[in-house]
Amino acid sequence: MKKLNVEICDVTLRDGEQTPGVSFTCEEKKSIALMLDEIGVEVIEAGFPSVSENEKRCVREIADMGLSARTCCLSRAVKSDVDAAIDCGVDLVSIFFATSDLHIRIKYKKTREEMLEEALRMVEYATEHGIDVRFSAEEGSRTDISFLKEMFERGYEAGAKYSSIADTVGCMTPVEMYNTVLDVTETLKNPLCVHCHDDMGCATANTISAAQAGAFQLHTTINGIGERAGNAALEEVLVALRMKGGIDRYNLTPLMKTSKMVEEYSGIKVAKNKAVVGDHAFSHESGIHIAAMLVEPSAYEYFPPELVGGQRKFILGKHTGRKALEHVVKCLGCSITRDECAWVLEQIKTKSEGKCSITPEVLLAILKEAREEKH
Ligand SMILES: CC(=O)SCCNC(=O)CCNC(=O)[C@H](O)C(C)(C)COP(=O)(O)OP(=O)(O)OC[C@H]1O[C@@H](n2cnc3c(N)ncnc32)[C@H](O)[C@@H]1OP(=O)(O)O
Ligand SMILES: O=C(O)CCC(=O)C(=O)O
Repeated sequence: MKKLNVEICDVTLRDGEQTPGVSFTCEEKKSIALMLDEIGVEVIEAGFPSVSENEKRCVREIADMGLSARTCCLSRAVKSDVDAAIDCGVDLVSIFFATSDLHIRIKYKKTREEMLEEALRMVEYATEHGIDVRFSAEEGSRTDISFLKEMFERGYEAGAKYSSIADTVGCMTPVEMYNTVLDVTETLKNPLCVHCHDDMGCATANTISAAQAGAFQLHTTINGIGERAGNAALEEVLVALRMKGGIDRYNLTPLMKTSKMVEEYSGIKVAKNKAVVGDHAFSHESGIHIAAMLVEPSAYEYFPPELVGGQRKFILGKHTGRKALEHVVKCLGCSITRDECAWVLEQIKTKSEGKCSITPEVLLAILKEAREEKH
């Protein structure tokens, strides 16, 4: 396995907060920042200071928390935004402008060359003020690649420490992302960042493909929250880096707790079947699976729940088999005979088909009935 050379910039506090309806209090942002620091992400994007005075104050407070992670904030290519970032005392500012022809035509009253010149002046201005710059192409994935290369070359000359491609509308597939990163990094003189959205459900795959092709800074959000369908999920990217990228330096144990915290603060429910942190990520009902897992859990789990602070659960239902039932009954401190087992299984399946959940109480009632009826 080739060990990947990457760092994480988590953008939960900025792009994550752009999820419609979401607004974190400063205390909530700081609690999330502490969890991100415990996990060991290298960069925390604390916010977008120009959004409001309160946002600016909070970015400054996060920059002053003495975290191990470096702090970052977002800035348009305008002096007032860059000044706000400088005032906040962050380590890194992401100076962005939208580079696709579509966005330039509809958003700016300038040509792309004029926008580039203006943005480069902001890169120089920030650099002169001692702040590291990530020079970012919003809409990078829908941009003429020769213009991207020119932008990044000139950004580097102006002092940018990183170049960044945003797949703003999540229009890429993993193969397209891989090829784009290979192409761009061929001539790039500073590290490349990727910021992937999930409009086609490819954000995590695109992020990992980008890393495999040579991207260095990977953008993530906890639970994959963010604009529209969200961003690449931190928990998914970190597990993929551990399992496929040879990277074991992140502390994955707080992931489940962090996910729950962000679920509560954002009000955005995590789907039960969400990878890594969903309620069902380590839940099993199928009899054939549980029978095998009782011998060896890795038969049906690629990574163990403890890795991410989760717990394995065996659920009873329509798909239960004898071995699973015997195991669950034993865990409840009871026993069951072969004959009882057949009858209880039949009851469980019938009840499940009637959409009844087989909770421990329901199971105990069935067991009692089995004994009374001497099945
Ligand atoms: C892809 C991304 O996620 S980018 C980040 C998106 N995040 C947000 O928009 C959330 C925060 N936004 C806000 O709070 C507000 O939109 C603000 C404070 C940033 C700006 O508010 P307003 O001044 O009222 O401007 P408004 O939102 O109506 O329009 C955006 C303006 O920024 C300009 N702009 C947008 N991006 C850039 C950029 N990267 N560089 C320079 N100017 C930009 C637009 O051209 C437009 O300018 P105009 O008013 O001269 O036409
Ligand atoms: O690259 C950045 O720093 C911001 C861009 C962004 O959020 C996006 O395009 O979705």
